[in-house]
Amino acid sequence: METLVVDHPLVAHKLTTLRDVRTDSPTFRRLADELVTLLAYEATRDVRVADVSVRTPVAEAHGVRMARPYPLVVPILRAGLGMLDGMTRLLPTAEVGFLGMIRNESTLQAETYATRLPDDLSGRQCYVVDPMLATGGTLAAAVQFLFDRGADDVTAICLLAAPEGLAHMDEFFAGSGKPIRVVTAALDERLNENGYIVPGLGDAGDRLYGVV
Ligand SMILES: O=P(O)(O)OC[C@H]1O[C@H](OP(=O)(O)OP(=O)(O)O)[C@H](O)[C@@H]1O
Ligand SMILES: O=c1cc[nH]c(=O)[nH]1
Ligand SMILES: [Mg+2]
Repeated sequence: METLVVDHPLVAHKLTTLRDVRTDSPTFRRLADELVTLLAYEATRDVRVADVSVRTPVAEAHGVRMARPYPLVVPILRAGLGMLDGMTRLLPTAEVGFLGMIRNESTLQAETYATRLPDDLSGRQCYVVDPMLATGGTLAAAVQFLFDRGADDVTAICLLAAPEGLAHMDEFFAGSGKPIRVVTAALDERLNENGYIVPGLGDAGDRLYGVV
């Protein structure tokens, strides 16, 4: 598995405000949206394009357009929804699939309550968006859903990742032979005894949408 920590002062600046406990929900939502666009710029470096020519007012110009089949963006509900608009703004032709998953706060196991994905993902590049990669249980299950439907190229964009989560992903997909990339704004120190990322930003879903 390939991991990219995007090292950029604007990313670090926005992430610092996002972490701040005093940041309110409207500001948190705006920053998550801005951050995903910056991360997606790096995460889509290998997005597939096809050669095309266009006529400028002056001459013929050779360029590229997004290749079909267009990428699939998959937000993991709930918190991943906070990253969807930023992705589709950058990839307007992308299709969107949905996975509803919640981590059981006692066992830390991911449970799936909704799936709405195309049946056949062969040949599709998939971008999973979820702000938090903590134990990695949720992301591993999400990526497995995509592989089971034929996806062969998956990139996850997370605002924060924990070393334990990256290690779990490495172990879970060892020998799968399929490329997986994780792009994140920061690799934090560790998980605490409740499975929360330290220093982290708290519960991303609650900070985006409120405590339920
Ligand atoms: O790496 P893991 O240990 O599996 O934890 C990460 C998951 O936890 C959070 O979702 P949560 O379960 O809180 O659901 P929510 O988005 O509805 O708040 C987060 O958005 C990830 O999906
Ligand atoms: O720190 C964490 C860990 C899991 N889910 C969150 O929202 N935050
Ligand atoms: Mg949550």
